Amino acid sequence: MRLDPDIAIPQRAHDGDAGVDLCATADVTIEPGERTLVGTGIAIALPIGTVGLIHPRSGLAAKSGLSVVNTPGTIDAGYRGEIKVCLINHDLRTPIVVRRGDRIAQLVVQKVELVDFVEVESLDDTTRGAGGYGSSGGHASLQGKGA
Ligand SMILES: O=c1ccn([C@H]2C[C@H](O)[C@@H](COP(=O)(O)OP(=O)(O)OP(=O)(O)O)O2)c(=O)[nH]1
Ligand SMILES: [Mg+2]
Repeated sequence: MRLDPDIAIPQRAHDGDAGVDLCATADVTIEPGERTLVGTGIAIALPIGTVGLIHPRSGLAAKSGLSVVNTPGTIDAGYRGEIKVCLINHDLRTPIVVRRGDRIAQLVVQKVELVDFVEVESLDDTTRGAGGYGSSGGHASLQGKGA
């Protein structure tokens, strides 16, 4: 549903693209390191068993440092409000100017398992076990940090 009639309906740039682009409904300037919540003027009803994920656009990320704070944002199947995007300017020096109508992020819809969790006394053994957070080694560029 378009909550803002002048905003473009989310579209894929090319057949087969995973994401449909979402546009900003307002002009905003994001200072270096700052974040701002921007409306897209779009509300959707996803089928149960799917989720909408809000991803940054790689071109904007590479060119200007624009990203999404909570990437990927989660749009629940039952959500009927306006999709909003929490943008962040990762550039250290230059503000980012977003204009109403600019394509700021992309929505990817995926299937999800709606698992019911059951409490148990113990878990089965695996080769990984409880090792995580770098336990397998191979970190890039951690000079002097004891990696
Ligand atoms: O980038 C996003 C992320 C979320 N939402 C909306 C849709 C989603 O279904 C709802 C809740 O999102 P989430 O569960 O991530 O946020 P929360 O902080 O846990 O809020 P809640 O308590 O409402 O679940 O907010 C957006 O519009 N954009
Ligand atoms: Mg939540």
